[in-house]
Amino acid sequence: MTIKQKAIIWTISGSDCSGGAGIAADIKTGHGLGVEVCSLITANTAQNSSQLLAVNPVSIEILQQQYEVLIEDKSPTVIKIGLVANVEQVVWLTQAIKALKQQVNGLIVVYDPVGQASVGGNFHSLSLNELTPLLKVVDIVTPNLAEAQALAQLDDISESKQLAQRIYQAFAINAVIVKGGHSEQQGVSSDYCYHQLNQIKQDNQDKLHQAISYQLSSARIDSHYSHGGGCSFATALASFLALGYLVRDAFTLAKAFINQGLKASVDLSASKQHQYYGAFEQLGWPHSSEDFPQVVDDIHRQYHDLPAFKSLNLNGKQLGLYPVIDSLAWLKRLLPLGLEIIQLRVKNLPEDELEQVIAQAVELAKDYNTRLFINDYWQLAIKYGAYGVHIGQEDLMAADLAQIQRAGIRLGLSTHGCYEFLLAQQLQPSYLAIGAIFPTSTKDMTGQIQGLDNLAQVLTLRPNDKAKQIPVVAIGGINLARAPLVAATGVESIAVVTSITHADDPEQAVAQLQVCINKT
Ligand SMILES: Cc1ncc(COP(=O)(O)OP(=O)(O)O)c(N)n1
Ligand SMILES: Cc1ncsc1CCOP(=O)(O)O
Ligand SMILES: [Mg+2]
Repeated sequence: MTIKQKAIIWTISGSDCSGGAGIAADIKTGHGLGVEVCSLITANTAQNSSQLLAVNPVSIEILQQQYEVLIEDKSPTVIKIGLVANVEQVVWLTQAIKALKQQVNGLIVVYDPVGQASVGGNFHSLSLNELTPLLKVVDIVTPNLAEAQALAQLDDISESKQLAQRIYQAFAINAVIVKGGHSEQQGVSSDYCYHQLNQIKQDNQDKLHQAISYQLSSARIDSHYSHGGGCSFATALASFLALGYLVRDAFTLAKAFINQGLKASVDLSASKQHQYYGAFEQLGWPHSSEDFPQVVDDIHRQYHDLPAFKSLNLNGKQLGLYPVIDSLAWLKRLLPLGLEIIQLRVKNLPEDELEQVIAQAVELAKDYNTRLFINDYWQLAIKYGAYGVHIGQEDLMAADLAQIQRAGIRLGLSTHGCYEFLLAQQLQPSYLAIGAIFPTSTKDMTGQIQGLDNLAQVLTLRPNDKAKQIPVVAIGGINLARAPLVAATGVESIAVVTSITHADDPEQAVAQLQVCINKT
């Protein structure tokens, strides 16, 4: 087996002699997720299942030594901070992070503000005032409910959303994730993320500032083997960020990682006495769809009782090649080629012309067995009785999915990563698209390139029962050379624009791409 160059994370945290939490958890988590973990130890704690006996902070001199040797040759992509033992450490750490941010482009700092031990006792006696300088230089915090109440100074509030927003306002932290493991909600563990997005769009160079929130919910899993679960969550988040995932996807994967570990220990846990506190079970990358949470989102709340959209009725056939074209001329050229599906994706046409084009396209497709999807224009797709409509994430909130469903036309949804895939899957569309798999010149997909590994991973988020799986289409930068690699992931269809429209011989390109995707 060959080992690839790994992303490096630093964990700055305490050692737990009982092996469940702190540095021990962080190294196991990072290792299992494929990142290299360097550790700067802040304190040597003496603890076991029933007590936290002592927290022995290391000196600033020792912290500085660890920092200096590591910065020389193991510069971090992401830093995870756990136990900070005293004011001197807060001051040192705040300076160190400021310096590192000057040195390391794009450095992300995740802070898990561990305060109290689950077995009782405090890890430090720092006041919020004393912690504030550190809070102001980190990018993501991951408090549990009690820690969030302390950071927000709202002891009587138990609503994660309110707490997260207050923490964001007080410290301008880019993302606040309030973990729900200790929440009072019956049988449910619900985690909430408030995220301030600061994106630069390639096309207009404008900075986009937007506050968004993500909520994930799972059935509560009770286990004696949860020691270090909080540390492991924050380190899993840091690891997924270091691997290049967006906050929403790193959050989703970290939650699945925790569910997977807790679930694995439930049977063993049943045989344990009340006070036993075992190390959280570290099982690496979360693979089973059953460990992934449900996405709780306005769109899901709005449509939770909407029936599934009509199926593509493939009757055992493969969806195969999915050309995405922008004119009637292309449609006329491709319809006779016996394709299962084609999309009309027209941008920037005046309204009256657009309506004409869609009406004619639907009419043309009637003479063939090809499923014609209209991109974006769902009202016109309904009006002219198209086979289906394809809707992107940006247009999802504005589209009336209930009306599309009542009209009996099919729905295809775009997704970019596991969070959006889970959300879209909950809406039970006729197919799910995932992209961009590779860089593409057709559309600005900055920060949304999925790669083959992510495509393969997202395919595992479907139910195990094949009969219940919604077909998936891969899109973005797929050409003849890459198509076999995409097909090897088991995806049902590949959607392409330029590989056909810029081909010297488009009919031949269609035939060759069809062979690639239908071979599997
Ligand atoms: C099959 C397929 N997948 C994804 C897309 C992208 O749709 P969307 O996100 O709506 O972006 P635009 O195509 O409107 O730019 C697609 N069209 N088809
Ligand atoms: C519309 C769209 N959505 C995601 S990638 C993409 C463009 C696909 O075009 P191409 O096949 O030329 O890369
Ligand atoms: Mg669209």
